Amino acid sequence: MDAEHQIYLASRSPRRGELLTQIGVRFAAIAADIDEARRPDEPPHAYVRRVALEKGRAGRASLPAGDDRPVLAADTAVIRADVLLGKPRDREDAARMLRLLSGRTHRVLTAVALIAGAREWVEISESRVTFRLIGEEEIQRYWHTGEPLDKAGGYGIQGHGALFVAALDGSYSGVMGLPLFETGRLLERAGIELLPAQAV
Ligand SMILES: Cc1cn([C@H]2C[C@H](O)[C@@H](COP(=O)(O)OP(=O)(O)OP(=O)(O)O)O2)c(=O)[nH]c1=O
Repeated sequence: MDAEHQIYLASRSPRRGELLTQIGVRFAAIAADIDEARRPDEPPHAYVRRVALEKGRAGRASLPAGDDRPVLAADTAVIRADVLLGKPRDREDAARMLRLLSGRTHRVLTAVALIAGAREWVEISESRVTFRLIGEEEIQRYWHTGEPLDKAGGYGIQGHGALFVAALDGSYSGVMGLPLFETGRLLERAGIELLPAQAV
């Protein structure tokens, strides 16, 4: 493993890694396999917050003793009229989600957790995304992009899914899975300098 990394990213999501790289963070990705099931009546904010923390704690527990580098983790959910949409189970579930989102506004919540030693911090980014109307044939064609299956709500704003997004009020990186403003604040709190040193 890279001796130079500043933090660990407890995630299998390539998007989260790409976003961290955008702000110059050197990281090593580690697994954080937890049960992501929502508890009965668990409110959306509490749910994403808990899951992000549990991913971070699971990642932290897998590190060798003595490695105290901070661990970052995140969790994203889409909410449409109080219905929480995670990742679709299959093609029909993805189509059901896109029908729910078509022609309407939904919220995207991403919680980001940072665990550094005994300290734990969580921030939540909330965005509002408005979709244009999406026809049934488009829903079927969108499936073949390969985008829906591993994404909350069954779409990716960073891919062909952008064709559906009439408006975004909030954080583009948050919708993609790692809100960089909130992530930067957490990393700075943990003492990680994000802007390059001034040239002399
Ligand atoms: C809405 C939306 C979600 N997504 C992704 C972000 C998340 O990776 C995914 C939601 O699932 P998550 O459970 O948040 O994350 P994950 O299982 O992909 O990765 P990890 O290993 O970190 O647990 O949906 C996009 O990439 N683009 C979008 O526009």
